[in-house]
Amino acid sequence: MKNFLSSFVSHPTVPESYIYPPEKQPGKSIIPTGESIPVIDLGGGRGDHRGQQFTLVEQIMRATQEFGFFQVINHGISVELLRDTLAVASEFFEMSIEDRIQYYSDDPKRAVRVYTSCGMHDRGILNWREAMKITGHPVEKLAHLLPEKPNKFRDVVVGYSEGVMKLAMRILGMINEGLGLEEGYFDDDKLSGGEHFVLINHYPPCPDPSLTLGLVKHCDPNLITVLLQGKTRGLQVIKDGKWISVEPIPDALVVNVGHQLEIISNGRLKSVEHRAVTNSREARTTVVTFINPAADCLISPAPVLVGRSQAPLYKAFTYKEFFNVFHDTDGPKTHVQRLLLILYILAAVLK
Ligand SMILES: O=C(O)CCC(=O)C(=O)O
Ligand SMILES: [Fe+2]
Repeated sequence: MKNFLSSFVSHPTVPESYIYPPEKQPGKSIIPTGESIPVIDLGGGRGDHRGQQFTLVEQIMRATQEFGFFQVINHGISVELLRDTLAVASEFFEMSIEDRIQYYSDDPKRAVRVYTSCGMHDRGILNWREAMKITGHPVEKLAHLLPEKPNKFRDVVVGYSEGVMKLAMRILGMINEGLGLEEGYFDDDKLSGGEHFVLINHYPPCPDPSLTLGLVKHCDPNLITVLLQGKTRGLQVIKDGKWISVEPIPDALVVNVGHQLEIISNGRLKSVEHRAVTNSREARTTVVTFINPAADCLISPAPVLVGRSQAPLYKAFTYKEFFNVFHDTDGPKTHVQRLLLILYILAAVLK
């Protein structure tokens, strides 16, 4: 039987294969304090920032330009649905290995797939994480493939995904306005209607969180990401070269800019590096929705954002071309590596 991470979490020490080199280890002070990412009240209209009043569009633009991340409250998805989603997600990973193993697969093309430890490797070092990845859009069309246990899993995950899709489109609409793009830019089915991913990350308690990572430092390759985390801290984001913690806020959702949105905005919005750290007390479960363009969608800086005074930072390429290179290149993607990667794609495309 596959060696699920949770089958040895009662282990008193961290197995060698999960130990990051010292410079990559989160270390003893793994929960940094300090600056926090903006919290935007989507139900409230204007928000306050250092005594100044800003509209929702302005708040989202500031957050996506300065942090690449923000949290939303009063976002329209019911508290009950959020709590049910986290409950069924963590219950799945608490079930016996026999109940989970039927969904295990090494085939990344499987629409519903459970895997363990792997994911984003850093020189072969394993992540302290188990995951379920659901690939398809809308998730409703995959309902019959989703686990029947826990009881409400299918209905809850389908309902949650519908809610997240509406929310993501609302946020993209505001970004559209903030960037001054032509109306309905993100409504294009190719751009925002690709095969979305719902990723359930489960980080079991770790005997020594200072040595390991739940998820190594990375940027998201997609358009935009919406993340539901419970009460347990773990997500960290780079700001001005330092890690800051994304503090759990009850029933909030975390939103971040993916590479494609950064490219469309010609570098105005930032796709920012982030990672997940573990803790020794309790398991942490997150539900992450990646809004993806279709494979053959041509991505380029939006035409209205480039002109004489603003040269395009990126050339056009299809999402498939980007995604293939992104995943083929081993190791984590730093900002510099990412730019090199894009140049590499351009060289191939322009040949
Ligand atoms: O679980 C988390 O807090 C981070 C997840 C994440 O960054 C991802 O799945 O891409
Ligand atoms: Fe991520």
